[in-house]
Amino acid sequence: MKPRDRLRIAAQKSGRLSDAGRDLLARSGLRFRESRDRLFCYGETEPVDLLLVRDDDIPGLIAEGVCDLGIVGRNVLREQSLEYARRGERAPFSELRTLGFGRCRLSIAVPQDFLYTGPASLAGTRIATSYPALMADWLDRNGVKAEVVTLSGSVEIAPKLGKADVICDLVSTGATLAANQLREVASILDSEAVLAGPAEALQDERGELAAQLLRRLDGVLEVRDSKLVMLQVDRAELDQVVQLLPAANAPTVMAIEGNAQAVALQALCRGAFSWQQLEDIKRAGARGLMILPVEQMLA
Ligand SMILES: Nc1ncnc2c1ncn2[C@@H]1O[C@H](COP(=O)(O)OP(=O)(O)OP(=O)(O)O)[C@@H](O)[C@H]1O
Ligand SMILES: O=P(O)(O)OC[C@H]1O[C@H](OP(=O)(O)OP(=O)(O)O)[C@H](O)[C@@H]1O
Ligand SMILES: [Mg+2]
Repeated sequence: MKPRDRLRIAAQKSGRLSDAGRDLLARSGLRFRESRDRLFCYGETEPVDLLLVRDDDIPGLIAEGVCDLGIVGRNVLREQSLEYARRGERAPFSELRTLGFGRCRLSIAVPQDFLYTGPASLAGTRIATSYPALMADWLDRNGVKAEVVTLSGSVEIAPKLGKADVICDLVSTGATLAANQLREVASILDSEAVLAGPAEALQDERGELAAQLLRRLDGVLEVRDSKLVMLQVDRAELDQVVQLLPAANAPTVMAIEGNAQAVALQALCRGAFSWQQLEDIKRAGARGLMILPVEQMLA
């Protein structure tokens, strides 16, 4: 492979990972000039270019050295890793970061009247899936012999068409399964968008560019998952409230002018708050509870 002095990132051209992937790159300070065909976008702010492709092609592009990094679903990356493993080879790409969007699971689903009591119930069945390597691996690990029928799409319709007895496909809300009268019985992989890169560290200038990009990405991911919580609470109830906060560090507790009984509290918290958590915090004595997004953060 010829040395390159610009880094190349592959992302899905159009689909479930496109918008959030582009947004993440933009937040990491990357701006691209859109070309007419929109397949190759020249990086204007950094020597980092973007290639817009089908998601299934991303691991292969990394394997061939055409791209250095890629935003792809773990389901696609693992499937293609397993194809190497089943040939006794080591995959030339790996998962570098989890990106927190495109969450779904790869699940086995059966028709409503299928009696499923565990993996052994699948013995001798035909299983339709677009993920034959992941499916075969799961069957092997569970000691089940079944026929894997590989379909590239519309997997959910396979049982109705008589092409398979059960299916294994991506599920998020479960609406597609319900619409096809299928019932989810086992999940074989939890997936989300990941940043993929070569298994071996990049040589030439690209190594440093990739390391810099990863540092920025880590900052963006940390901020995205952080919230600033502000509230007031009586001193007597302070400990109780603090215990309910998923605070990253010890919260800052401040005096309130003219009110010796209460304090103001400020805490950096990780993850989203559920309504239940908010109710619990309020019930524990918090007043004027505010949850603010964090724009940027410097450690
Ligand atoms: N229902 C879902 N909810 C959340 N994420 C999903 C869902 N379905 C798929 N994904 C994730 O998004 C990725 C891309 O899904 P999409 O349906 O856009 O792919 P595709 O049809 O294979 O697109 P392409 O044209 O690029 O090949 C999947 O590989 C998976 O990681
Ligand atoms: O559990 P749900 O929320 O219904 O999501 C699951 C569906 O989403 C994906 O397909 P998508 O909608 O992306 O269409 P595609 O088959 O054309 O890729 C996946 O292949 C399932 O069919
Ligand atoms: Mg695809």
